[in-house]
Amino acid sequence: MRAIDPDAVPTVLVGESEQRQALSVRPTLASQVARGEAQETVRETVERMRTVELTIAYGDKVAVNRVSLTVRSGEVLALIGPSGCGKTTLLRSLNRLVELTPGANRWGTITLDGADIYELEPTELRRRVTMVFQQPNPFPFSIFENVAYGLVEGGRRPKRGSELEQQVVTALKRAGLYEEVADDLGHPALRLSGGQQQRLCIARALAVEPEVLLLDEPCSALDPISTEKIEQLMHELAREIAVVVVTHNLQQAWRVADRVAFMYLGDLVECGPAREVLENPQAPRTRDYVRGLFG
Ligand SMILES: Nc1ncnc2c1ncn2[C@@H]1O[C@H](COP(=O)(O)OP(=O)(O)OP(=O)(O)O)[C@@H](O)[C@H]1O
Repeated sequence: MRAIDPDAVPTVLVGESEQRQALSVRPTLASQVARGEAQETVRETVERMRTVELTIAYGDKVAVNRVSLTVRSGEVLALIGPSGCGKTTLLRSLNRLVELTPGANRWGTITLDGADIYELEPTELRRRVTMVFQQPNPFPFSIFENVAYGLVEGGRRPKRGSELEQQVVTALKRAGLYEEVADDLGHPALRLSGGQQQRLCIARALAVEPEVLLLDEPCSALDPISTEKIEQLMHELAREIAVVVVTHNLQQAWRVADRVAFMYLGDLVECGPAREVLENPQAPRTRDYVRGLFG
């Protein structure tokens, strides 16, 4: 257990990498490119969120240590690192879910489009920065009701039924699920496959038109085909919004991420373009991790 040391200097190479990334371009999904199904494209990224010297502790246990990081639309950012390094805590801090954990404390700042997220209403923040969890968690209602609930919860329920229907269909299409369920939107959500349930949860999250989508190991409970669909989806969604994914799977980071942040014992050790961090890491810790010397 480490005590909070406000003067501690974390091992961060982030400044240099972040600067390089400021002129960032985005490759298409690596696996697609490898299969020749897509051309490498360049895409502009826009900063949406920024953490500055963010520290999160549970009691006297520091989970995230003075992390400074940007989150940008136009790209997928993958948070990687060994178990317990603070990935989920960092992710949950971005929409203030972490403050719901008793004993959690925060130092440092987090902004969304330049505004301190602690000055925003938590409900409004969580509409703009939505989260999808490791285990698919649809409600025990129909497919339609699950997505419509997202709109109600996010305060975005339209007045007219046809508008609601349109918004539900749009969210299901964006989540890549509509084609599979269009025949029966009244079908119980819990009777869908695990992968379909997860895409339904993504549709529910997208219904409120977030600016940032947070995904906490979204494929860890899924089969390879469902995993590929969700990875493809992350890639497509990143055209419009910022996508941040926690993964302990380096292959997944390689397939989906444009930028990778490697964490170790709460520190952000290295952050930069996915290929640089995964193929040619600068920090010895990152190198050992991507070479599989520890996990
Ligand atoms: N509610 C909590 N109370 C106390 N300590 C916690 C709590 N949640 C997490 N921690 C501790 O904070 C540290 C970071 O945990 P976190 O779950 O963020 O890491 P992680 O990298 O996401 O791990 P994993 O890959 O295993 O999910 C760990 O040491 C963990 O034990």
